[in-house]
Amino acid sequence: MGSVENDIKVQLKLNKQNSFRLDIECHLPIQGVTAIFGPSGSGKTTFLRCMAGLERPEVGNINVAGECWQSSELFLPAYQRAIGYVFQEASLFEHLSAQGNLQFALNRAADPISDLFFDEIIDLLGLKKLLNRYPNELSGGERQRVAIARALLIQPQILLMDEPLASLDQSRREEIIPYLSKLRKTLSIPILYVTHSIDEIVQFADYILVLEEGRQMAEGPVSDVLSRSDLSAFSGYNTGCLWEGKVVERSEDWHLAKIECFSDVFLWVKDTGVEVGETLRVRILARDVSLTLSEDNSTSILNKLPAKVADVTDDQDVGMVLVQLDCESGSLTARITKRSANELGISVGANVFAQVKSVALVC
Ligand SMILES: Nc1ncnc2c1ncn2[C@@H]1O[C@H](COP(=O)(O)OP(=O)(O)OP(=O)(O)O)[C@@H](O)[C@H]1O
Repeated sequence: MGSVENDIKVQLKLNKQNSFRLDIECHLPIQGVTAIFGPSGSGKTTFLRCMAGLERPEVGNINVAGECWQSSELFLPAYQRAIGYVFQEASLFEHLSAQGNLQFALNRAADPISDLFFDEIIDLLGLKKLLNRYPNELSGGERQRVAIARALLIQPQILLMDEPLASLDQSRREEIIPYLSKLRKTLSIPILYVTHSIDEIVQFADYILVLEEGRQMAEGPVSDVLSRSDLSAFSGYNTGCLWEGKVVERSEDWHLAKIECFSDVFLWVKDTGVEVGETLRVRILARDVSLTLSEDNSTSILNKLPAKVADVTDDQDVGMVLVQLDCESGSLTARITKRSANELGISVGANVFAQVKSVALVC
């Protein structure tokens, strides 16, 4: 019996007229949110367009959960690929209501959609009260929510999202992020999510593909890739790590929540209303971690974690060093001055306390 293939295998080589070259070979998971991350012009949209069959690379092999979409002998056109595509700007039909726009997707779905699935999508994206409105009566964030629902209702095998928050202002972005988080937790459809925002990655990506000038710089689980200080996007000022923890206590008086990140490693973070038992993600930037040799109880900093120095490396800034720390099962990085490292005698194997400001944690 053959093994079940449960990933997305992609190999692409493409040359554009302007000498831009995309050269990628990756294996992406068939579940969760994969962020396609990189600076402007790195090839993120081109990658998505190749996945969708909107570009035809010179070399292209795409295999989705064992199903071949593209090889040297085969090129499935866009309409035969089971994808939903959400663009930067919601491209809704202006002459149709939100309901009419969704009906368009229902007519295109390969299989009939149950009322239950339709209601689930409407509920997930909070669209019930908006169904009779026309696009010009919707805010940018609401239009984008209709566009996401429309893409989901065709029951795609993969949802492709090209910077869906880019055209929205900060408050509209914050309004839509909880809906995206809910999609990630509730639906089993894999999402390839183009972004150049580290915040968006922290908030809901599980896996990440990093592109630079058309080449793949890194690929892996978000928590691994975000802690790689050899990658320029996550080095220097942006060096940090991503931890996940379960809320074990909420202190309403102090507006703080206590999360357990590893066995017996707790952090106090801002209480965002997340219930006890639920999971939170926190990004701890190296610049927000300071070191002491003994536990300092005379400081305003709430989080003081015992740790052992695993490595000390130079930072891009000649006056700074990066101190890699082992904290039980987790690792943490502190970015401190060379002078402090020297005065404290920081060296591999030293026992220290890492002080993390609770306000520095991005949930
Ligand atoms: N239609 C086109 N014809 C020729 N070159 C193009 C075309 N579209 C994009 N390019 C070039 O291909 C390269 C990759 O563009 P792409 O849009 O994929 O990058 P991106 O990472 O998505 O950028 P951004 O974050 O700015 O959207 C760029 O050098 C761009 O100028």
